[in-house]
Amino acid sequence: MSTNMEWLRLKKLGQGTYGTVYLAMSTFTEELYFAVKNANLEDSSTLQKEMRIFQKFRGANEVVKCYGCCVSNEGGAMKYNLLLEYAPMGSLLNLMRDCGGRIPESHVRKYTKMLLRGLSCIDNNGHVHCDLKPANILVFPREVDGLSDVQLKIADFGPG
Ligand SMILES: Nc1ncnc2c1ncn2[C@@H]1O[C@H](COP(=O)(O)OP(=O)(O)OP(=O)(O)O)[C@@H](O)[C@H]1O
Repeated sequence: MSTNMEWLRLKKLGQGTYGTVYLAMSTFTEELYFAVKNANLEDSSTLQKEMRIFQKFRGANEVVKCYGCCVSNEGGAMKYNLLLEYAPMGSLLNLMRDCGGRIPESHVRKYTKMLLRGLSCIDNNGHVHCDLKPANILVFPREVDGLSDVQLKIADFGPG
């Protein structure tokens, strides 16, 4: 699958083993911001595999959304781009650090349920996440009954 969309890279969010992640702004989708995992096309087999895995979990609320992929020409260098839902609150690791490693028990219960739902969806689709850790669980803001809350989503499906 490939997606043709106009987008602008804004800043680097981080560096993984298989690609560099950037914040990007879309002029095409209703989601204004998204994350782009970018690698040289010739070194992108892991990202391409990750894209195929993400497709299996479309619609799952506890897995980071993938909007598609595209190839771009950056000054003559062909790049593969995996387009992902942007997590403005970072990862669960950030959240744990922010509260000094002491997440209230009621939150732990809620987060555990979310992660188990995500893992169940992954399992039901015949896949195993081989690198589940706080840094690979992204945090999204949401509202529940008018109160601010968070939604955890599982990310990073390469190369397992
Ligand atoms: N959708 C996203 N929204 C916001 N930040 C993201 C998103 N995806 C990845 N990042 C951030 O980008 C950085 C690199 O992520 P990536 O998943 O490529 O690698 P990693 O998990 O850090 O390392 P590795 O893939 O080597 O295990 C991390 O800091 C991660 O939190």
